[in-house]
Formats: sequence, structure tokens, C-alpha cells
Amino acid sequence: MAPKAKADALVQKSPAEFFAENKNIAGFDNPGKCLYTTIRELVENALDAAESIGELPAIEITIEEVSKARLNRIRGVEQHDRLDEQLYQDFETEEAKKKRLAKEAREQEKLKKLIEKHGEGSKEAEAKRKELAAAAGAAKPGAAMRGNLFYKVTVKDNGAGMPHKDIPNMLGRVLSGTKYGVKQTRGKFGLGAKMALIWSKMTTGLPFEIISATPRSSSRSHYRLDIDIHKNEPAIHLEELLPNPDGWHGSSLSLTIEGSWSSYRSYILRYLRQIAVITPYAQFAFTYKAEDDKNSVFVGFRRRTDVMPDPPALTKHHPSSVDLELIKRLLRATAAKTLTAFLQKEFDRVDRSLAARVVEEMQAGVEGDMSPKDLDEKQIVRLHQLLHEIRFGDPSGKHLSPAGEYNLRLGVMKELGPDLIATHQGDVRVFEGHAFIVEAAVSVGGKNVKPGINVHRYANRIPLLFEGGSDVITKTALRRINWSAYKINQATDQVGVFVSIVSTKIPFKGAGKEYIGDDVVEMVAAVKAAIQGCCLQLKSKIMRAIAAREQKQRKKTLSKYIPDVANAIYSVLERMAGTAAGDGAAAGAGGGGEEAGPAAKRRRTEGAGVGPRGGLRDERGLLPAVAAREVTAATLASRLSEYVERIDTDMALEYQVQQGLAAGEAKAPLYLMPLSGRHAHGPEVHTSTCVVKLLTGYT
Ligand SMILES: Nc1ncnc2c1ncn2[C@@H]1O[C@H](COP(=O)(O)OP(=O)(O)OP(=O)(O)O)[C@@H](O)[C@H]1O
Repeated sequence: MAPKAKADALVQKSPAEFFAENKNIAGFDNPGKCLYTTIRELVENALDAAESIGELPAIEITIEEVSKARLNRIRGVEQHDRLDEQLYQDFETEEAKKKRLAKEAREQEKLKKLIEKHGEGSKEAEAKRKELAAAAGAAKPGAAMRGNLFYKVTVKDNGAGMPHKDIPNMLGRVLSGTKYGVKQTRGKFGLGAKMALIWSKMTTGLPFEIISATPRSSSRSHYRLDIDIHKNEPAIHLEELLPNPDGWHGSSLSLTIEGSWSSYRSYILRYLRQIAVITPYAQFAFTYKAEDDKNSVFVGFRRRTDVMPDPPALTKHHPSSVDLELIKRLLRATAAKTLTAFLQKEFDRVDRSLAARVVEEMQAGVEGDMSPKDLDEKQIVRLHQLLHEIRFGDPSGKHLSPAGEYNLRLGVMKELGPDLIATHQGDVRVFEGHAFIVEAAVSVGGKNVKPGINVHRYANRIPLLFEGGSDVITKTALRRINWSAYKINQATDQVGVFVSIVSTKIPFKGAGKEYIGDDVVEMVAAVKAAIQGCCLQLKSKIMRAIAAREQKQRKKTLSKYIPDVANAIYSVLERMAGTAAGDGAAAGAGGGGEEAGPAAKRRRTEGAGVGPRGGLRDERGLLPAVAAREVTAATLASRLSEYVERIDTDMALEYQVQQGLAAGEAKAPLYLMPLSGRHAHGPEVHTSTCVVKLLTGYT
């Protein structure tokens, strides 16, 4: 008989337990990704903290390798000598070892042959070498473990710091933070730093080390704290106040975690490079301290501007964005005494008269001067329905803080140095009652840019590096833009597409904040419009560049033939000059063969006048000058070169004029000089925007 199934026991989990068990939801997938996400969360907190007090961010990021032996010393664990080697993952039998070594020898032989065939340093040899290095690592027992090491991660900022008493809850309680309001911030969920702490707890067991000071504080808070995952509560190991003699403000947060620098190094550096693009007013100093110093890395991203965008402002909930629960929460928390005042005070775009009209519409005994706390369940439901049915004005978007076209352009120029760049900032748009702005930059060329469309995504000025395939920005750039219409070759041009979305609500898919879904139609349209705005500007630049290139090529081609043409013409002229009296055939050939005979010869030899720009012929005619060696092949070549040069300038000018006319603006040089009493002026030309006085001379 089958055993009787036991009813599943009821278990309750704290939010900390939930996220510890499902850490991939928050971007903590594997040790390498955990190292990356830890840095990301701490850097974004640092930027938010500096910008919140209008301070130009200066952020130091340090990753320090911690060997297992050192970690054990820190944790007070004694050195462990193995008793039974066979128990361990990295144990290898003699036979397996022999097999592995034989295989490695065979592969080395193949590499030798490739070097003989293609040469040392060739693409083929290098590819094989890489393959061997990867295979050698993976083939050894226990390899899966070996890439992962332990790292002490420290991020220090010059931001707002944290109030002493709030630090344990801010950093030791999952889902607690100061960024839940309707405001554009990099952080949102009150989760990131705590996830890093949970990861640290799961892998090294070491606590958070925090030093923080608020502006003008005479002391620095020093905490060593941990999180009780079961209770979702901070566990404080050390709490002290240190003196702050130099008035420093900011925070320094340290964690020791397991990670994999080797596999996520490129992501970490790419992330920093991209955050430097969108935040050129910030300064980042990144140090990787390896146990073996020759593997250490330092990368600095200097501040390129002191112009910081206006900080985002806290705004009110838009009526169409609230759900039933939120309305109840607002009703419970409000200080407003009347329902009309409640609507006016708690919601965006609701003034006194609109609030009164909404109350009127609620009917069923609801009065404007009743206390909002007296609304019963049915009345609240009615209010919720009305807030979603009534047409309210759109949020203004003034509370948002886009990077700005200036910063975006500067950042791209600084990091990529492209040949061409265009930027565009879209209008404020709205989805689900939240304002958003999309900005874009599209660049062509530059250093380290691969051929094709290279998409860089930003949300609330955070670079998004993962899950690009599903993101609204990637999908729009790759599928919804007809690049060839803008003279851009999608496959071969080195195109950088930078799109930044800022909003009080970014529709991220998941708490890891890695990508924005492609299902918000308003966002799809705004992203497309922003990219197209850049492309339109680029198109005219590209067409101008193509015309200039073609012109250069034309000039090069013409110039190439000048020596041959000059020699050919000159040899004809020489013959004509030497045999002018009787060589009708030669003269006919030299004149193109369409006119022959003595009269035509006379016209040619006597010349048809002087060229308008001081040509080759003088009053005696060309042939006597040739006969006297006053005109040589070199003279002809030099005159032809001048002509090609002049045609080039004329064409360029004509092109410029046409371009100007095409763009609806005729261009002419304008000279400005200060007027003095000595200047006499004659007639005046009045236009809609200015008066032009024509100078007639000095008095
Ligand atoms: N470097 C810092 N300076 C000042 N305050 C900080 C700093 N780091 C964290 N905080 C405070 O701690 C809170 C919690 O941070 P945490 O990273 O856990 O979540 P968050 O940034 O609010 O949201 P998210 O999970 O989306 O990143 C923040 O809201 C902020 O108030």
C-alpha cells in the first residue's frame, strides 16, 4: 500500500528569505553576476546620494581579491590540511590524468602546425591558443569552482550620507529605502544593497562595513551589521560614532563576497564606461587589487563637465496611476481635513475646482467638506473608478531629470570619439499616469565600435547590460528603424545607438532592473521617434560627407591624368608649332578633326584672344609661345592643376549654396564690427528681426 500522503505544512517566509532563495530575480544569478550586480547597486546608490544634495559625484570603487587563506584568517578559521585527497572535487586518478595529458599534447601539436602554416601571432594560432587555454581550465577536476574567488568590494561616495539611526534599517532590512516616492531615482525597490549583503552572508558570512556622515555632521557613523534573514531584521555587530574633523560627508560601504572577476570583468568595465557616458559630470576611480600585483587594474573616468542636470523632484501621484490599495493608504496617511483638500493635496493636476467637481460626481452622500477618513469602502471604490474614468491633464514632466542632449553628446564624444553624432530629446510623454522622456544619441564611427548597430540602453540613467534582446530599445533600434533610408548601412557602418529613458516609473521586467518590456506602446513610439530624430540629422550630415568624398575622389581622378594630358597636348602643340605652314593633317588632328584647312589653321595659330583668367595665349597666339619654349608641358600641367582646383572650389561653393537654399537658409558671410561715431551710414534695410545699416564710410 502506498504511504499516506502527508498534508504540506504551512510555512511563512520573510521577504529576506524569499529573496535569498530567489536571488536571480534581483540580478544575483551566479558568482560572476553577483559581483557585477553588487558593484552596480552600490554605485547607483552612490550616484543617487551625491545628486540628491547637488554634489558633483566623485566615486571610488575598489575590488580587492581575497584568497581563501586570507578569508579564513579574517573569519578565524584555522588552516585546513587534507586527510583524504580522494574526497575532493579536484582529485584526479592516475589514468584520468594520463588521458588528459595525452589529449593536451595532441592539441599542442595541432597548435604547432597552425603556427607553421599561418605564423606566430596569426588569427588562427591565437584562436587555437585561446581554445586550449579554456579547455585546459575546464578539463581539470573541480574546474567549475576555480574561477570563483572572494572579493572585498568597497564603494565610497561624496553624497548625502545616512542618518545614524536609520542605517541599520536602510541596509539590514529587505524592502526598506527612501526611494519609494513618485520620483525619478536609480534605486526603487529598497532591495539592492540588502541583496548584496545576503549574498555576502551566503558565501563568506562576513557583515556589511559602513562608514557614513551627513553634511555638516561632526561625527561619522561606523557600523558593522548583518541581516537576520529569517526575521528580516538588521543584526548589529558594531555601532559607534567616530569624529569627523574635516567635515567629510558621504558613505563608504564594504562587503566581502564570492565572485568571478575573470568571467565578469568585461561587464564591470563596460558598465562603468557606459555610466561614465551618461554621467559625464561624475568622476569614477576604479581599482582592482589582485593578490599578484601585476594583475591589478586601475581605470579612471574623469569628470568632463561641471554641468549637472537639475535634480529630479518629488511629485504627486497622478490620479490615473493609483490603485485601490494606494488610495486607501493615501486616505489613511493624509493630513487633509476635507475630501476636497485631500484630492487637491495628494494628486497631481487636481486643483480646487476640479476637486470639487470630482466630489460632486461621487454622489451617494459624499460631501466635499467631509473628512477623507470617513469614506466607507463603497465610496472608496467609487472614487477609484472615477479617478480612472475622468480625464485629468497629463503630468508636466518638470519633475524629471533627463541627462540632457549636452551631457549625452559629451559622454558619447568622450568615450567613443565618433566621426558623426546627433542627439535628440523627445517631448514629455505619459504612460499609466507617469511622465517619461526619451533622449537618444546616434553616432557613426569611433574607437572600439563594432560594425553594425551597437545599442546602449539607459533607464533613469542606469546602463542596462543584460537581456538586451527583449528590451524595447534594442527591438526598436534593430527592427523598427529603416536605417538605409538615412544613408546608414546597418551591417557595415559602426553605429552607436544610445537611448535613455527617464520616468517616475520605468516598466522594468523584474527587480533586477535589467530590461524594459517591449509592450508599452507609448514607450515604443517615443523610443522610435527619438532615434529617428537623430537619424534625420545624421542623414544630411552623411549626405554632405558623401558629396565631399565624391568631390575629393573626382579631383584625385582628374589630377591623376594631368601629366599625361599635358604631355599629349603639348606634343601636339609642339608639332603644330614646328610644322604650322604645311602640316594640315597634324593640325586637323590636334583641333579635334572637325575643321581643317588654312583658315582654321590661321584661327588656331593666331589664337582666339586672351583667356578670361590670364590663360596661356598672349597676343602673338599660343603656337609662337610654344615654339619659343615659353609654354612647356610643365606650364600646361600647372595650368590644368589650377583649373581642377578652381572647379573644385566652384563646385563646393555651388554645393554649399544649394545646400543652404535646400535647407531654406541662404548662407552668406556676415561681419560684425563695433560702430563708432566716425562711421557714416546710408540707407537702412528693415527686416522682421533686425535693421541693417549700410556703411558708406568714415566721417
Ligand atoms: N551610498 C549611500 N548614500 C546614502 N544613502 C544610501 C546609500 N546607499 C544606500 N542608501 C540608502 O539605503 C536605502 C536602501 O538602499 P538599497 O540599495 O537597498 O535600495 P534602493 O536603492 O532604495 O532601491 P533598489 O533596490 O532599487 O536599488 C536607499 O533607499 C538609500 O536611502
